[in-house]
Amino acid sequence: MSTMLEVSGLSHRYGTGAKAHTAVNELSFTVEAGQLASIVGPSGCGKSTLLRCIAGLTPPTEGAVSLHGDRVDGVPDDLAVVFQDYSRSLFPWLSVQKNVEFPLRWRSLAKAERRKRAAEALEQVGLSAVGGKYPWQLSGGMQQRVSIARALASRPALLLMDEPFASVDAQTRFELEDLTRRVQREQGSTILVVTHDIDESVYLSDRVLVLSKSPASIVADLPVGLPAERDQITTRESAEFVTLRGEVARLLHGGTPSSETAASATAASDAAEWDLAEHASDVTETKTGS
Ligand SMILES: Nc1ncnc2c1ncn2[C@@H]1O[C@H](COP(=O)(O)OP(=O)(O)OP(=O)(O)O)[C@@H](O)[C@H]1O
Repeated sequence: MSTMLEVSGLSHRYGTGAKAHTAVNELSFTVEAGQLASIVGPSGCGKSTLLRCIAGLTPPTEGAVSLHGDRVDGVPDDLAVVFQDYSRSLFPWLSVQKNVEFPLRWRSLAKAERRKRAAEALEQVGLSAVGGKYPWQLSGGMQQRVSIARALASRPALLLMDEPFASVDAQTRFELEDLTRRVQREQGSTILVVTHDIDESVYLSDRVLVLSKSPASIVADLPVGLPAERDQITTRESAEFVTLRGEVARLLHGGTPSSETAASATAASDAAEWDLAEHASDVTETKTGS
């Protein structure tokens, strides 16, 4: 397994002098290729600031971000972001298909290839039938699927998602969580999701990074040893899910990692690594057709 994202000693301060506000404080972590990691933290702790630094939208005050070994000092070509507010990130005057194709205009791709990639991405999110419609003709959940398709069309090395399902109803949220997990498994995507929803962080991820209150620092890095195949009802009822969500909740309320979780985390980490190795070989086999 190779490292896709490396965040080292990252700090970000807004303003200077006496009015300076430290939003992120000396964060260091890595995300391996093919992993789905989530970052959970209290409101206002600095999650969006961290994501903006990773995306190259905001230069960190200190520290560095590297994507597959290359230092990030602007928005990398092979990075895509899905934001919470789909209604502001889609162009209402462009069809769904054109919205998905839009970022590919800056790639040296022939028009036919752009169309093909957009069609493939729409198929991945189950929206092949609505390419000719406009975003405002779709439900909120469908619009967020379009945003995800647009991110996938550029085949990003890293997909960042900032509270991606916070603006949809609970049922749609579940569907989009399952869609994200399916895309990760089928495409071998590396995904980093920021959320304030404890259950979502555990259900979605291979690993949960818990942040402290402002300024954000890492309180715990918990491997999620749940089976790769998850189900919104049975997984959420399982003893392991209930234990992990309790642990994340406790940490968010200022607790320290329990020794029990630390011990089970080691076993879960081994299981997760095994699962990821399995994904990687599945994806390689799919790609090579063997
Ligand atoms: N452009 C800015 N200038 C000054 N302070 C800012 C700026 N953006 C964010 N902050 C401050 O930095 C801190 C972290 O903000 P950030 O939006 O990163 O937190 P967050 O964890 O994403 O919040 P939420 O969960 O509420 O979305 C907050 O105190 C916020 O007020």
